[in-house]
Amino acid sequence: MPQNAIAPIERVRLLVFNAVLNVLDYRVPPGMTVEPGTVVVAPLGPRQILGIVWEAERLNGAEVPDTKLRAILEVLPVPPIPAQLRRLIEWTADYYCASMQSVARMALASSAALRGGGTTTEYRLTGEEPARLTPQRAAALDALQGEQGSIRELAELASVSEGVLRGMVGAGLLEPVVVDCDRPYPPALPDFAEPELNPGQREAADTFVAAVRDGGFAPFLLDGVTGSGKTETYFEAVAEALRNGRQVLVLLPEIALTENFLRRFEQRFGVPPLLWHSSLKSSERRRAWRAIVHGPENGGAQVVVGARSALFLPYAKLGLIVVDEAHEVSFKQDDGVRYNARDVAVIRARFEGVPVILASATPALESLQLAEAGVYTRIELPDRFGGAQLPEVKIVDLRTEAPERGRWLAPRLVEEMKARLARGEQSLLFLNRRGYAPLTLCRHCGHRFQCPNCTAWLVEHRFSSRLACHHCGHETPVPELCPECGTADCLVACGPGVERIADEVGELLPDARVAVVTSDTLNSREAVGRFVAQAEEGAIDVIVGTQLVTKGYHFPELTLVGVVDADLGLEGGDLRAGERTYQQIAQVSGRAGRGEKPGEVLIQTRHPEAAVISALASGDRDAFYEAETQARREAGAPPFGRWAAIIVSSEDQAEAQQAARAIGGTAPDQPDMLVLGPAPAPMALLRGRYRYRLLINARRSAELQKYLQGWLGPLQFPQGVRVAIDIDPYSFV
Ligand SMILES: Nc1ncnc2c1ncn2[C@@H]1O[C@H](COP(=O)(O)OP(=O)(O)OP(=O)(O)O)[C@@H](O)[C@H]1O
Ligand SMILES: [Zn+2]
Repeated sequence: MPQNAIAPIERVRLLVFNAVLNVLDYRVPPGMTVEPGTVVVAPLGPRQILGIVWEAERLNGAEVPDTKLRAILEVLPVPPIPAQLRRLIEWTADYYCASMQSVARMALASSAALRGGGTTTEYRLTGEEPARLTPQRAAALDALQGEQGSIRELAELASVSEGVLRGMVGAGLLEPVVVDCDRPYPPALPDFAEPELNPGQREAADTFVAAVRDGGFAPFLLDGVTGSGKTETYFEAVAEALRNGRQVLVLLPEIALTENFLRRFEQRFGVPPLLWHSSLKSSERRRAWRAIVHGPENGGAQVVVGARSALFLPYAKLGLIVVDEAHEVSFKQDDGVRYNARDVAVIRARFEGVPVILASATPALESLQLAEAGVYTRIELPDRFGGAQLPEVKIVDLRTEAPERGRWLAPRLVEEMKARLARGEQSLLFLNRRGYAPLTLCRHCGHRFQCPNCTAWLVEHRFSSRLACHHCGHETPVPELCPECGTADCLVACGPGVERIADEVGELLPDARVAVVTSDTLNSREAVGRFVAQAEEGAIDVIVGTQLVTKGYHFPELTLVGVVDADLGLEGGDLRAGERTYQQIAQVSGRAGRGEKPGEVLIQTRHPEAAVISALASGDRDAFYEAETQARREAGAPPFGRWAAIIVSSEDQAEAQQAARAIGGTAPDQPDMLVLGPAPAPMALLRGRYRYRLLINARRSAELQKYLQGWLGPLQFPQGVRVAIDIDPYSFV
């Protein structure tokens, strides 16, 4: 354009946050400067909406004529969303068939942070304790020890009304504190406590350190046996990133694992890392988000450890991504944007041009395959740290070594537990079932307690004397009378959950101190901290837990692991059942014998001949993975072929069924796609919605997303119908 031409209207295209609209054009008013990535507020009708300035050619949408353009109202005081993250948002939306705004929303995860820094008023206890208190004030005093937050946050924490707390401010029990939203975090020190690595760890660490120093995309699979010290090893890469003034993101599958991680991080680097997860208080979220976009210098965010939602944050200067326990299925999100954080982490590293380390003792078959193909560099740690040996694994065949009537633990397992108790060592029993019993029925009429909202039995929880649905949260007290036939004292618990196993341990080993570890009992960081401290002090003899105790923990006195029912995970038999069972049992076995004393694992099963079980017994992981790989190859399953699921649901059964049939009836014929279904989902009713599923099996080269868009894009459904696409699904229920 010639220099002297009249300046044209400066128009920009926004990705907007609105339920219906995705893309809108606006005018940039004189005096305002924007660039791609700038976060702005724009008018929409009488309202205001949030938007991100985007490269116009990358967003599809009808162009608004110049005369109709409205002006952007305001540029928000945050740095523009970097180009690499914009590319990641586009990639994720395309790949998972999600809307760009639903992905971008995960990047702008704190609306308060977008409004800038400044100060805010929080409250804390003054320490005053009057002799007479209302019960509510007394409860608040107990609950708020050591806490600080807004009135609303504290009210939630203490389960009292905001009015109660305002009254306490008036009475001088709570005092206001002015806090700076951008107060700096203390710096992590790369050389605070450098460990002495063994030669294997050293070699691995040197490789990571070089990759961090050189920069550039470099994906690693850190494949090390349980207790090999994977954490210590990748910490060296973290240290190098710190030295180079770069940020690090560490993804952990569960917040329950974080406590342990925080402690080790602090021992190594002198300060805790920044935490990011869904239950942060909004003030914490705001501070963390601002520190992340600010960058690592001057009290900004250096190392962020978080659940999968930390993946989309706008890091200013990312230098390394670590995904720990990378095989974990909880990295796959199953609602909203149905992404797999492990996979997206690798894509993010590629866009950012940084190394990424996937660490696991039991890598996903997909990851091993990529390592085999040379896409990932595989780094192995074949031995446990400090000369500890991997535990000896033995099979208990329940057909020949049956537990006593009405019990679940075989005599041999009980004997071994008794021996541990006598020696002051610990045992761990693993059963992946919360509660007391998975099914309750009436002895008199056979009535079974089912969830009214889901295709699921209600699970009895004795601790809370309730029947609960693990899918929708529906709960009812355990009734005295059968609701069907009215008989009293007629309910029977069928099958075991961890609470029932704990009862059995209590009967068989009356002197043992037993801890039940599930998401019901370890439901806060404090609870996790207490459990770990007790286990380490030797105040617990027997741990009975779900998959929550299978990984990450390191208790040197734990020398026996009992798998109560190894066959449980194989039921239902979805695509990954064998692999998942292998991983769970190998991980939980890995808790045994991590200290100086050798460990032993007893696996209770009715199918000792099953490939998974015999691989666990012989320790022949390679043979198991080879057989599994072969089976997947033959089935055209991932990673050799691709799957996608379509889940159709509605509160109206007929409507859901009709929509599913309409989808099934219009499936375009394509030689590299196989469409299965629709069929009622195994979980045919979930949270009050009737569900149907279709499954698409595609060749690896097929353009699956394009196919789905071409197919579903033109279809129209009634308001109440939801159609979700799940690319690379993990759940088939
Ligand atoms: N170089 C080292 N110096 C001192 N202690 C170490 C070293 N390497 C590992 N350890 C210790 O050995 C134990 C096992 O290490 P770590 O928990 O990192 O293993 P891991 O490979 O992550 O195991 P898992 O996969 O079972 O969780 C930890 O207590 C850790 O502190
Ligand atoms: Zn339910």
